[in-house]
Amino acid sequence: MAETARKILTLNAISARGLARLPQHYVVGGDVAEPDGILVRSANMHDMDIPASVRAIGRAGAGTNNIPVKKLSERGVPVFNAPGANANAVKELVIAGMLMGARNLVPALKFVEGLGGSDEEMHKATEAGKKAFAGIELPGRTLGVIGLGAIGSHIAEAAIRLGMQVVGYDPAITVDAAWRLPSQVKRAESVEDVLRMADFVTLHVPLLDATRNLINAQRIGLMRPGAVLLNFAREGVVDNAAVVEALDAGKLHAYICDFPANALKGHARVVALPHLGASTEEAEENCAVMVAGQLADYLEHGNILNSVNFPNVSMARESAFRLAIANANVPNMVGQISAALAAAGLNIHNMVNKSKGDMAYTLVDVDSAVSGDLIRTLAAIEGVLAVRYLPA
Ligand SMILES: NC(=O)c1ccc[n+]([C@@H]2O[C@H](COP(=O)([O-])OP(=O)(O)OC[C@H]3O[C@@H](n4cnc5c(N)ncnc54)[C@H](O)[C@@H]3O)[C@@H](O)[C@H]2O)c1
Ligand SMILES: O=C(O)[C@H](O)COP(=O)(O)O
Repeated sequence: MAETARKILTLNAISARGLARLPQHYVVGGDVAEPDGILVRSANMHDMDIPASVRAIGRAGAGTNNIPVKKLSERGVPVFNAPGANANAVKELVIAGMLMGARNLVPALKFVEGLGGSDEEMHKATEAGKKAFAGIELPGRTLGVIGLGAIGSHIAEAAIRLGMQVVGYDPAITVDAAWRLPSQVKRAESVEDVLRMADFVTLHVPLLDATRNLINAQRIGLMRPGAVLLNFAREGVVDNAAVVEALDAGKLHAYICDFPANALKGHARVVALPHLGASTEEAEENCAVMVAGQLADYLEHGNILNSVNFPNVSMARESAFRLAIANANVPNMVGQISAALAAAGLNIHNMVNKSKGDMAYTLVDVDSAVSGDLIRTLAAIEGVLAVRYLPA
């Protein structure tokens, strides 16, 4: 049987090693029409007219707030991401950020850049001026980590190795992340507890309704005088105006982030980097390799791994005839699907059904070919969102 030349639209530059994970006969590019799948990094898809041909989205990264996940769920389209694949890159930038804040590195550099005159005059001015940039050391200081997922848990571990005390808060920590945490990490009961206890606070939560403006004026008011706030999560998690006010009032010592904004521009104690957290060769490759593999496995075999809106579902191929059905998580879906297959005279070879929140997903291998009529019958069942026939 000829291989299906599936089409993948890329909305950002995706690492070549990742793209190499797609089957060779796939057509991949930034101007592909009627794509079967989309690969994206941070491009904003909320206002995009996502073609009806799209069966899956792959986010080569962690955060999916740039993707209309709810709308895609209603169409039965899974959104994949790459959990943990860029965690080390972000961890390293956060450590760099803590050091920038602790040692006043950016203001110190700006001071030197502003000097003129002869070398002798410059040496004199640097010796006289350096005391303004004297800093603090990390051992013994307390780092507060809000969000102990892939990134937060790695940072907690690195900070312990640097001799820091670590206090963390995450109301929904996963078992994997909990296993990664050193026993020295103290568990806080709330965001407020972390803020009260920490000299450095770093944020590693997704941008959700519940985390928008998580760090606002009232919460900054609870922080230790002279604390350093680090935000390598998302811009919307922090109220920039409140941060600037706290910096000006001497409440916060520094704000270090990778989300530049006009409100922060030019402030002496803000370091606003480009959105660089995941921009390393290694992280870009890891993310692209992971998500391209997941996308291809879904398009070819219907298997789901690391989707933010669908359950993990995987079934070995034992028959050439497979149906993949996305459906609402409501009673009697499996019963209706099985009844339709039986009415069409098809024997079920293997079947798996799993759910996650409002979504459910069914993979069915049958012993003989599936007709177009049966696919239409299945698609017409109330609650069925998408049906794909995937002959091997
Ligand atoms: N700056 C960058 O380049 C960059 C790179 C990667 C990720 N990110 C951002 O960082 C976020 C976290 O990434 P990750 O890989 O660690 O994701 P993750 O899913 O592994 O971890 C997120 C953690 O946040 C926790 N959480 C959710 N709401 C919370 C709340 N209100 N209080 C405390 N904890 C809460 C979750 O339970 C989860 O454990 C991403 O969603 C993304 O927005 C930014
Ligand atoms: O959520 C993420 O993974 C980061 O924000 C990285 O975004 P990027 O892929 O645009 O670097």
